[in-house]
Amino acid sequence: MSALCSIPNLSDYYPGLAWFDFQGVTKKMKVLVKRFDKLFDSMIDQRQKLDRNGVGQESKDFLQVLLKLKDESDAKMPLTMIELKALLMDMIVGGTDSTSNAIEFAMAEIMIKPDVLRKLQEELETVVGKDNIVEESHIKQLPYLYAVIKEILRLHPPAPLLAPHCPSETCTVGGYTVPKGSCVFINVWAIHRDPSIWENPTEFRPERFLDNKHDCSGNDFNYFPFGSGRRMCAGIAMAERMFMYSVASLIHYFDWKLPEGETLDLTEKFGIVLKKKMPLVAIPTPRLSNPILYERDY
Ligand code: HEM
Repeated sequence: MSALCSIPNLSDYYPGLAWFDFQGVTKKMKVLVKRFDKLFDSMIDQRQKLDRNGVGQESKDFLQVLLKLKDESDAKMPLTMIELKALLMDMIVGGTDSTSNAIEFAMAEIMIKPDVLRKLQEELETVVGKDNIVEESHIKQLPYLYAVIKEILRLHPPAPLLAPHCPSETCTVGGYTVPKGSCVFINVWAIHRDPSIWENPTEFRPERFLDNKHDCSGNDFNYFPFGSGRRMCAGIAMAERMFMYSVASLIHYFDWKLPEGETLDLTEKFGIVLKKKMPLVAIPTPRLSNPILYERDY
């Protein structure tokens, strides 16, 4: 879905040709949307069945909350099934590729910096312990991991041009007139590597974030991997947690090495979502003291 979204589509540049759908983008998108719709229908059906049987009432998941909102909605605050499904689609499109690519870049950068890996494992051993699994509650106590995550989002922002924006009024930015209705891309990738802002900008150095001078709140126009303003990432709280939790778990549970004779290539492939050009292949070796810990369902 995100690959299709990022294809430069002739129909966008020449709307008169949209009817022909020369590249077949609209056709492919319609097929995908139908597949997702079916998937959502079955998820919603399953959830409603469980709710009717009173299963899982003690803790509410996101879908349960949305279904409740829909049932309670009225003319003033309507939430239709189509809007509910659109929210689920937003979460999938916005939240899957972005996070998984960030994790892949994080693992690749960490694997080529043994001192970073060692510091992360030391922090995790102190906070979590080698005979213990990573819990969400540990996340706030891992400042070095947080700095690593921020440095990954600086060097390899998963949405390097943010999302396309469109001014509702003509405005002037930095002396340039931006006409109403134009399509504006913000090159956050370049801002994050601007040598007038960052010392040795291409160097992976998590320490630069240890003083907490830069955060991801969107108020700092030198560093905003989640965008800024009212259309900034809607999933930032979840994204930060998921990203940190996943990297913490991978690093704490395993040592990592490359397959024999392989070298690590960090080349990026540009698109709406930034990806690694060559997928990372890495071999894990368990490192926790108790093998039983690997048999748990996570
Ligand atoms: C590392 C992970 C993530 C990064 C770096 C990221 C980054 C971004 C960026 C840059 C934007 C566009 C903001 C703008 O143009 O100003 C965005 C939008 C969005 N993101 Fe994320 N995102 C991540 C994960 C997630 C997750 C996990 C979710 C949901 C579960 C999510 C949901 C959304 C949604 C719904 C929007 C559209 C917001 C709107 O248009 O109002 N994102 N994200």
